[in-house]
Amino acid sequence: MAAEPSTIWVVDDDRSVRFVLATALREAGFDVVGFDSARAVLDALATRPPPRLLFTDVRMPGDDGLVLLDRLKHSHPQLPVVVMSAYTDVASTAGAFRGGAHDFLSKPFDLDDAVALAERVLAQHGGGGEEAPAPALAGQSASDGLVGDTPAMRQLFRAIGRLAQAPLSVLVTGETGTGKELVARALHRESPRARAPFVALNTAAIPAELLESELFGHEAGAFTGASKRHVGRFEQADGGTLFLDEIGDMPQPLQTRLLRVLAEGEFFRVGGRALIRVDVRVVAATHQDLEALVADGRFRADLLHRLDVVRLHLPPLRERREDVPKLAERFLRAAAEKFAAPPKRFGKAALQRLLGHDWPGNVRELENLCWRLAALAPGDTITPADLDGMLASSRRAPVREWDDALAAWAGARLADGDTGIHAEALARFDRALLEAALAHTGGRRAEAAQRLGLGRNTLTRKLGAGQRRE
Ligand SMILES: Nc1ncnc2c1ncn2[C@@H]1O[C@H](COP(=O)(O)OP(=O)(O)OP(=O)(O)O)[C@@H](O)[C@H]1O
Repeated sequence: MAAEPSTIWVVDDDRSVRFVLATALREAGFDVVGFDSARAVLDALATRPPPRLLFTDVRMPGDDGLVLLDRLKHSHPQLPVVVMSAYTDVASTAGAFRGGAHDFLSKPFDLDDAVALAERVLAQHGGGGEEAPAPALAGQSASDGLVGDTPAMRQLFRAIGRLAQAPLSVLVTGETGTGKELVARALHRESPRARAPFVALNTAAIPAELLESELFGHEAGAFTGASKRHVGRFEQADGGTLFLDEIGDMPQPLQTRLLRVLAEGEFFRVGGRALIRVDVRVVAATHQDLEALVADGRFRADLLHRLDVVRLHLPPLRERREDVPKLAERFLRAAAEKFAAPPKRFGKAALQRLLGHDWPGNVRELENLCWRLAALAPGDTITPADLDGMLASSRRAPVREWDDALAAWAGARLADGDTGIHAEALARFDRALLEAALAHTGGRRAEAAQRLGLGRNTLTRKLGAGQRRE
């Protein structure tokens, strides 16, 4: 094959990013040229052949990277462009993909990932055609969008940005309250269907006997009580997106019907004779393990395959605790706007409590808490005392107040006539702390000591004492 190296252009006003990316790409055998602005790229294109791949930053003085992307899509539609940005919200990623970006790289990125991406793109683009950009959408706002800065959320936003353009079915998974509906709304809002309706139906919230007519509608007189024609959610969502929440709760006969409708794109209303044809993108969501339901014979495998063309998973909030402060701030601000009051803020100690909480109800639990605090906390700064009794207990066994348990134990032993229980209580106290710390650190003693605020020798001595006693 051609020995000639591939030319890649890297556009970024930040010299250090330009330098490290260009160096990594050169080390991988690519011929790389750096530019510090969109203008410099357009000037260069007037006098020399285009590269085979271009990486561009978004925020740059002069024309930004998305304007450059737009120009390039007109002048060089075949040229793959990778957009790099530290702003990885859905609006930015979707904006890039809508503009025709080949891919989106979240800053800071791993250099190996960037090189692997370049290799992949150049392997795919032996000169193949680029997809036409989807029509731009006007008036989109990211203000109601998803908050998240953790790698998992950034990856998710990138996937939403990309998927919004494709008419594929998407299955959104994640525990309750993780934001599955918000993801479905973002997929709709950023898609070419944005001007058509987004219709949501919670399968678990509708009695099974009404679900069919809720989905597909019914004609007047179709069943007792059906006095008027009812247009179902599928028809309401024509041209747009139908969000089917809690899909795992759908009764079996309806699963069969849904599968047929998804395959054929047409159906009859209940009691109707006219075939109704709709163009609907289905986004389904579940907090259940659908594979397990399939294995149990409670969910159709073929329906799962049809819904699960692409899967987006929302991690529980306890696995992305770093997002808690930003989410909390957003919710407190929203509450303050609603109450037309100045926003409250979390004090450091209260925030620490939030960061340590397990959030069994995920983002919804945090949102509800913030609304309650906005209404009830007396001061402008929220303190740990304001949180007392407000945090739902986690899914693990609830922790009883240990000093109550200790007092009960001491009372019982004293009642039994035991003496000298102080030393025994201290030893058990130590053992409980040490075991918890060692379990937490996976057996690493130095870290366990540091976490407990003990010297390493003290920990070793206490462990030795505990073992001697056994
Ligand atoms: N990343 C996020 N950024 C901002 N708000 C969020 C985020 N995730 C969830 N929320 C908010 O939390 C609440 C719960 O989200 P949503 O209803 O989308 O969760 P869900 O996973 O669909 O829940 P369920 O499984 O119970 O239906 C909503 O009010 C939503 O606006």
